[in-house]
Amino acid sequence: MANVPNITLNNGVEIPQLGFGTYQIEPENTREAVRTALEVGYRHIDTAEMYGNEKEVGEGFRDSGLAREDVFITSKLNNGFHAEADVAKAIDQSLADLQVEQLDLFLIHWPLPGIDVDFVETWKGMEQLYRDGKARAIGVSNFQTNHLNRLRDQTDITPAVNQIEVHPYLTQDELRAYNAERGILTEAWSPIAQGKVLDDPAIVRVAERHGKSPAQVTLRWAIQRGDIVFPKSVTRSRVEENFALFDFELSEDDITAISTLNRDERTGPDPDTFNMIPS
Ligand SMILES: NC(=O)C1=CN([C@@H]2O[C@H](COP(=O)(O)OP(=O)(O)OC[C@H]3O[C@@H](n4cnc5c(N)ncnc54)[C@H](OP(=O)(O)O)[C@@H]3O)[C@@H](O)[C@H]2O)C=CC1
Ligand SMILES: O=C1CO[C@H](CO)[C@@H](O)[C@@H]1O
Repeated sequence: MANVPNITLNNGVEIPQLGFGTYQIEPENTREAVRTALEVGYRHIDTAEMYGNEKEVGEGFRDSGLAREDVFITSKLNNGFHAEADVAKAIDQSLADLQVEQLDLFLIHWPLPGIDVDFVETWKGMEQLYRDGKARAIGVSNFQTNHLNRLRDQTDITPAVNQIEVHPYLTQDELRAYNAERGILTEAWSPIAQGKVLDDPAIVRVAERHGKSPAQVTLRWAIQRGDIVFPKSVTRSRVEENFALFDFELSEDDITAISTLNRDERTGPDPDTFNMIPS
């Protein structure tokens, strides 16, 4: 099976372009799901404190017997921990739960522009944990251009990635272009829109032409656009299917056919108005 390519982040760290997502995997199923993904060949796991399964992600990783340096692990700062002094405590807890000494990538999960802690302050906490070696790279998630501009103007380190919702119904062309201009890699969350795009006739047509599944051509579309993806599945056959993306190529016409499905439709919250802090 063809290898997953690495992409180089703006600080020189390499990240596999395809990973495994863990949102909505119940803690009791996570250990096995992660072990399965690593068995299939994934070497990149995306988790978050918010998902409540970091401990089990760590267990699945240890079950695999793989060396720490062979698996790229991302986690995210939960919404209740934006105060600068809380950021270090939050990553320490994630490291303890995952039972690793360092994360490969740590992200601010949401900008929360309406709360009383400014995300610029939060980012300064992120810069400090990076300098302290707790993460090999730091980035953001769900940041819009206006949020990124404030970080650019008021802080030192450019985020390595911006993890945002991207799929054929939300192609995010402007924000992706802005990220690219600044050397920020786009990570596409919910890359198959949690399954919503898979019956789309245009996607089914491209899939039939290539003898691939709708999920495979949708993920391949994201890969050829240069984004990082980490589809989630607890179904082994789908975990395998979603990994088999590197033995075929979409044409420019296929890419255009999928891109034109955009209707700016989110499956998740709007980052400009989402300000939820867990109780
Ligand atoms: N930063 C952020 O705010 C966010 C980050 N994320 C990250 O992105 C990851 C991926 O996004 P997610 O929201 O999970 O959604 P996805 O777009 O990855 O879709 C997951 C859903 O699609 C199903 N599925 C997976 N593969 C296939 C397939 N080949 N054919 C048919 N159905 C399939 C899964 O079912 P089943 O499991 O039953 O097989 C599941 O219901 C998350 O797990 C998380 O790591 C997600 C949301 C927000
Ligand atoms: O990562 C996440 C999973 O999806 C949720 C709902 O869309 C988000 O709130 C969260 O950021």
